Amino acid sequence: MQQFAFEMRDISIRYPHFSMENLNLSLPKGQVMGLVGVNGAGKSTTIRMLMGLVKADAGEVKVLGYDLPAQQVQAKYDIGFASDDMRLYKSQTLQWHMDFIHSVFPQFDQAYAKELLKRFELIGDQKIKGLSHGQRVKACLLLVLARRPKLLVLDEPTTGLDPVARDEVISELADILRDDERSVLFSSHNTHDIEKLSDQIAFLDRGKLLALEDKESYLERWGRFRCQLQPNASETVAGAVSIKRNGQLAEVITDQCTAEYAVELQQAGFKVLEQHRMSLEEIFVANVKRSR
Ligand SMILES: Nc1ncnc2c1ncn2[C@@H]1O[C@H](COP(=O)(O)OP(=O)(O)OP(=O)(O)O)[C@@H](O)[C@H]1O
Repeated sequence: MQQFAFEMRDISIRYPHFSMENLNLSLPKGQVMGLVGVNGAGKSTTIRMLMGLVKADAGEVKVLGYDLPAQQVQAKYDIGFASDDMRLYKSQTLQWHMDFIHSVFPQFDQAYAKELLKRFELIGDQKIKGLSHGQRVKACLLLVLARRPKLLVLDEPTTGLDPVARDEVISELADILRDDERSVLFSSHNTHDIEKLSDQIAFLDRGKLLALEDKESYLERWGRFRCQLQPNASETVAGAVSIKRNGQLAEVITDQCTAEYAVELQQAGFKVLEQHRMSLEEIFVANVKRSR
């Protein structure tokens, strides 16, 4: 049985001012992957290749067992794609869109769509032009989710939402995704959203994959230590991603945090005063700084 929702093998793509070389990225079925990266890191390019919208210069893309872009028509029946530039017919109602999508995708689940209407506090009879930006994002998500796609691809779905609307969308998604068996790829530069929703983290920077890992173990292996420098303190410590010195104090960030790491610091002349776990946002910044 095929175990991946998608597989990208040795992907290369070149634009005049951007290149991605030998990218390998795959998502086991049933998992939620958060794709993180700064502006221009290559997130949308990666997603466009997965959707068959852009062809890689080299490498292989398989989505739900189909070769992309050659078999994109078959693949798209089982892929739900939502991005912030998705267009709806402004003069039609949300219910019209639900009926239209049902006519194209017979598996569109009307009962589930009605449930989502309630959860997202939307009104089916309302015309799209009367919806706020946040309501439009929710409407797009509803239309995609009710198709019950095997793979859901969300490209920055919360862009442009105010913090309250974003929290509502993310909380709903967290519930919905937990309920279901579907595989999800979710891109964002908002690390809080990624931290909340993902099982796996994929970090892209300048077309390179800096990390691809289970979220929990990824968060666990990063740590920040506030230390007092001893007279014998060495210049460097094994496993340190960065060391910031300020007089007799130092802040050490590591991506190899284990129970023994504090002892290693101690032996290197760094007396540990405090140890902190890092948020994905802090890790994101430290990781990008290190790679540059
Ligand atoms: N069709 C294209 N022609 C030329 N360059 C392109 C094209 N598409 C993307 N690029 C370049 O590839 C790089 C990656 O763009 P991409 O949209 O994938 O980044 P992103 O991580 O999604 O960024 P953002 O967070 O800003 O949306 C950028 O430098 C962009 O200018």
